[in-house]
Amino acid sequence: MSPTVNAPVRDRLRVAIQKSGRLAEPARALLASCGLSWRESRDRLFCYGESLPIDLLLVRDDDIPGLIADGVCDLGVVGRNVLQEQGSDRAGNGRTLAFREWRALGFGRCRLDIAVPDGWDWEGVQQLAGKRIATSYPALLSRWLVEQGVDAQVVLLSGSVEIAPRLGQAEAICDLVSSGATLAANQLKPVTTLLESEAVLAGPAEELDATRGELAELLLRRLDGALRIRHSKLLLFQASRRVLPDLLPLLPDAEAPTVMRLDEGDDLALQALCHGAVTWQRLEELKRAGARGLMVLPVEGMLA
Ligand SMILES: Nc1ncnc2c1ncn2[C@@H]1O[C@H](COP(=O)(O)OP(=O)(O)OP(=O)(O)O)[C@@H](O)[C@H]1O
Ligand SMILES: O=P(O)(O)OC[C@H]1O[C@H](OP(=O)(O)OP(=O)(O)O)[C@H](O)[C@@H]1O
Ligand SMILES: [Mg+2]
Repeated sequence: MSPTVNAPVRDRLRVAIQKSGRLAEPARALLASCGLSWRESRDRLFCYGESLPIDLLLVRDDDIPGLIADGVCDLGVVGRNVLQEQGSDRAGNGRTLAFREWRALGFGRCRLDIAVPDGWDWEGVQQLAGKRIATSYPALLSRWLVEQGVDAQVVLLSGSVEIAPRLGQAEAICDLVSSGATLAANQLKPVTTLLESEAVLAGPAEELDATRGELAELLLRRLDGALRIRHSKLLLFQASRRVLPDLLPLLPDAEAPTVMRLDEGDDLALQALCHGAVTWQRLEELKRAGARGLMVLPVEGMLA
């Protein structure tokens, strides 16, 4: 990492998140679930950490990798698409990779796809040779074209990329796709994927200094716990020992259950941490297989 020249040494950790947009609320909610709370500045650009010395900087998502590279902030929540685009761009310009993905966060999922007009009979990437491809991700697209051995022209647009073929600016596009509704509305179809994206926690490629490193470690431990239990439920039930072979296959997403003997007989009390959805249907199947007194509890926290 190349710290800003003459930047004062900070003993608080600074995390950049999107000020407004798709990742803003989920990023804040995830950090809050790690026990962080803040006092917001009047201009709503900075949040001072109250429960821990971990502050938030509220910015445009495109600025986050650069802020980490410059040492203005330590960590950031940003789409993998943005992080990798800026990483590829820096690599292409011979600059060091000052930031990297620390954790995948499981929200803001989308793909960076090539899409072509509905009318095309798609036969493979060679069909893009000699064509113009509109995108806001020139570095990722250029790198991919080289990897594929396809010679095509990259047309840089900062937004509304899907409309480019209709305006005659390009024959194909390379843009983010989630539901596919925007492509469909523009008579385009996705044909291949360059990148599977989601929100990630980005950090410097090199280690932080001791104080901020310890804070980052603490945050990561809490984050890992929060991510692990996000969709988890604790399942409590009773069953006779002899039906366990029928019950356990119904809990493939559960960690090894804790088993307690209820009396001298065969009756057991079990608790299992399930990482998948515990639906009514699943509870009914467990009941049919011999489980009794089924109870599903939310998991508020977990520290491995
Ligand atoms: N349709 C989508 N579905 C899911 N995630 C998406 C979708 N479109 C974008 N994303 C993800 O959300 C991130 C932020 O998207 P958003 O549209 O809020 O960005 P933006 O307009 O560039 O915001 P900013 O004003 O901060 O620059 C994207 O970089 C991407 O990782
Ligand atoms: O596959 P879909 O579910 O239709 O989502 C894809 C669209 O979502 C994003 O745009 P967004 O809605 O954020 O608008 P913007 O590009 O103008 O910010 C992206 O740039 C695509 O245009
Ligand atoms: Mg942006």
